[in-house]
Amino acid sequence: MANLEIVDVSHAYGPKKVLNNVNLRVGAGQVVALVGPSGCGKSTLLRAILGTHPPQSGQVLVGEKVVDGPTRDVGIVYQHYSLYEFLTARQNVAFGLMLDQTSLPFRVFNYFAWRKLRKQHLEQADEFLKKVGLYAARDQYPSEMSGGMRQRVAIAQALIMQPSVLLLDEPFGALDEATREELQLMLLQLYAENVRARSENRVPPYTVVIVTHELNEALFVSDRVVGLSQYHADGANGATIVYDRPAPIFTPDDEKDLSRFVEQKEELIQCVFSPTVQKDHLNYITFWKEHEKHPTTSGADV
Ligand SMILES: Nc1ncnc2c1ncn2[C@@H]1O[C@H](COP(=O)(O)OP(=O)(O)OP(=O)(O)O)[C@@H](O)[C@H]1O
Repeated sequence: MANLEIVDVSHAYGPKKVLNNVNLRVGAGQVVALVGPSGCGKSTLLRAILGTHPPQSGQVLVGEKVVDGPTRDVGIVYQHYSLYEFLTARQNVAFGLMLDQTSLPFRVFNYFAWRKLRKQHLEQADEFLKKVGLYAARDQYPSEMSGGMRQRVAIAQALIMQPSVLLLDEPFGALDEATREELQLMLLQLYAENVRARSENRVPPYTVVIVTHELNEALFVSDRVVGLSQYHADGANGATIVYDRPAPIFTPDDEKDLSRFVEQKEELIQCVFSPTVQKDHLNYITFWKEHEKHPTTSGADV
């Protein structure tokens, strides 16, 4: 079963066609980087997955359910963190669970049961703060944290809801380079958890779609790179997927094969960003074919 399936999705704003027949299937445990020229429709696609702006035609399915509005099955983290300033890191992370699992009448009429559940939620929040490397700062308020720390809390806040798909929309775009690298490594730690789960025949816990303008980042943190572009035809019909290939998978301690990295970056630029280069894009939408031949080169479970 695919965690996310996008079927023939098209969208226009008035006369402006933005997405044209986008199809994509993402398996459990994949980390997919979505790249494309500015304004090509990446955010429009994310909003369709999130359910806030359903597409004009086609369907988005998450865990086999058609998305027709926002649900807890899809989480999102934006570039600018949206933490509650009056809550500590662990309270921020636990907040969604508290709202989701305890209604106001429950809190009023089952006070002691609610206190017990609240303690469990805070303990769960601690676990997720450990995953993003921020356990030591669990009692700090957002105003006492750096941008990178806040973004780690935002990611833990999304992960604790155990969404089928986590969307990251330029999550590190506002951070300095060194902090950005630290957060990329944190994502790789999460990916390593997927790898471990798979080796133990468990369902990998994190399925992620990350939108980034940084091609190095796209190749570094993902196991699959998807390129959206208007360039495939004359552009008048909107953007579609013109590139879909496995990315080099670097788990945190792996030695990096930089030659493959550089080669793929060049390929990506030519296919997705270079309007002067004529490419037969079908030759670059090969993820599932490559996966069938070498199932170990990517982390899809479908
Ligand atoms: N609500 C809207 N009404 C009209 N046009 C819109 C609306 N939202 C987006 N657009 C237009 O649709 C196109 C795609 O926008 P979108 O934000 O999805 O692209 P993007 O790839 O995410 O861009 P960027 O990389 O710059 O963030 C752009 O030309 C944008 O101006």
